[in-house]
Amino acid sequence: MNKFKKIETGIDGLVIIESTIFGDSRGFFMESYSKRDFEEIGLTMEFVQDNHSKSKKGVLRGLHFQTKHTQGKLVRVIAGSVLDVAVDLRRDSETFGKWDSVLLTAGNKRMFYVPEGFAHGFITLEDNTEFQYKCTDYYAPEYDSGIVWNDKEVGIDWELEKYGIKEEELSLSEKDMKLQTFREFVESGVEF
Ligand SMILES: Cc1cn([C@H]2C[C@H](O)[C@@H](COP(=O)(O)OP(=O)(O)O[C@H]3O[C@H](C)C(=O)[C@H](O)[C@H]3O)O2)c(=O)[nH]c1=O
Repeated sequence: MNKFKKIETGIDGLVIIESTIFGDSRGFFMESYSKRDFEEIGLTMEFVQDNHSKSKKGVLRGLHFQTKHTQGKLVRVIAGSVLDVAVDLRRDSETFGKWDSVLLTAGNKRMFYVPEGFAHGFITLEDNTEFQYKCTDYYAPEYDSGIVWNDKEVGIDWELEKYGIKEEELSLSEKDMKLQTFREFVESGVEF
């Protein structure tokens, strides 16, 4: 029996994945990845690098992508909670420039697969949030790029008010504060 369920979003390739949770008096057990079971539900990507970050509440990391060695990412939260966001940057996609988001928490144990060709980021909704993800290619800092989190044209709803986060209290890296706009990305001609 396949322990994973794939839930389509409105964007081709961007999917939510739920695993079977085995709870008992000790706690719970889940498989967070299975090459065999993933292939059975059409997820045939190969992962080569696992990442793990921890953030306080109100940290926004993103929106990132690599212009070469583009990374598909299987992301999940193992402590705390995030609103996870992906933006379709595949120029031949009918949802080019469109975004979607999903609430990932240690409680809901949901996973999100963000394919290659997307910008990815998240905002943490509580302190001590730990974020783990598998990548389909290696970190290549020389190709590190992104688009700015609050790009007006993309228009992501980060739901700050809903989660009691004030924009002026957001914590971003210097790098992320200076990322290009979506329009600058479009005009750059960068393709994956
Ligand atoms: C991403 C990465 C970073 N690093 C080093 C480089 C820096 O010295 C340090 C922090 O890197 P950075 O500030 O880019 O980390 P994040 O802001 O969490 O970046 C990530 O944030 C969003 C959510 C993403 O989707 C990407 O995976 C990634 O860009 O870790 C590595 O050594 N390997 C890596 O794969």
